[in-house]
Amino acid sequence: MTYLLEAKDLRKQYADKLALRGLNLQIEAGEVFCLLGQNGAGKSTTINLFLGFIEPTAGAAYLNGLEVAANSLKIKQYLAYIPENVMLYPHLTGLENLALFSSLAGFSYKESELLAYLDQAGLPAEAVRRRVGTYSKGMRQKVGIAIAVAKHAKVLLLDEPTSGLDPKASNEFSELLRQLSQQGTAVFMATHDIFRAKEVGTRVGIMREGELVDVRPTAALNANELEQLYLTYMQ
Ligand SMILES: Nc1ncnc2c1ncn2[C@@H]1O[C@H](COP(=O)(O)OP(=O)(O)OP(=O)(O)O)[C@@H](O)[C@H]1O
Repeated sequence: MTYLLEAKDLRKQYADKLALRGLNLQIEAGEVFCLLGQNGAGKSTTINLFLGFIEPTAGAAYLNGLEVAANSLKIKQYLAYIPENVMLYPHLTGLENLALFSSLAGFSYKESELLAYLDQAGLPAEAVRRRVGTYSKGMRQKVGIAIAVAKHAKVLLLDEPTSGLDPKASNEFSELLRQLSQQGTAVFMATHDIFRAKEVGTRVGIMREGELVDVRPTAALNANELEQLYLTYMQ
């Protein structure tokens, strides 16, 4: 079986810091895997290895069966990345940003199709033709989701995507992730939000000092139990 995301004994040593200590993980289509862990636990390092932004010290990351380090350009067609602050061109409108990023991914859409993607992602119609420099953080996240959907990304990597969003925007974001996973996208999300992880995740992992110390299906725990489990590991 080809997993959409896989880590095999994945390690990352920075100069004097072992940030990731032999991660083993498989994620299938339709899964939403939420990674919890304190500041410095190694969550962003894991995401950056899956993105090919950094090279592993040992082991390998795979995306749709391709080793990331050896296929750093090819894997880009399969993935979309949503960091805490989605990087868009501030002088272009949301519509223009979507047109640009989807054309870079090899898709050429009619304006009506682009508008439909933005609408599906929940961007208010009044914002579509406004410069992105005037957008709220939540609006930029929505354009990020529209880009992910328009490029038919098989894998969505998210690094604390809901931090700083208001509860309504955060809720809408969770709903979009759920829809994407139902369509077969694999979602990997680093987050500090235990409640959100329980709500949107199918599995949750707890990382401590570069080690994945526990993985559970979220259906097996309620939010309080998950919080207790997390706190137990952080003691
Ligand atoms: N470029 C780097 N050079 C040296 N050390 C680094 C580098 N990047 C990260 N680290 C260290 O590696 C460890 C893991 O960092 P990482 O950013 O992966 O943690 P994180 O779980 O994402 O934290 P946060 O929740 O604060 O985003 C930390 O100790 C961090 O200081």
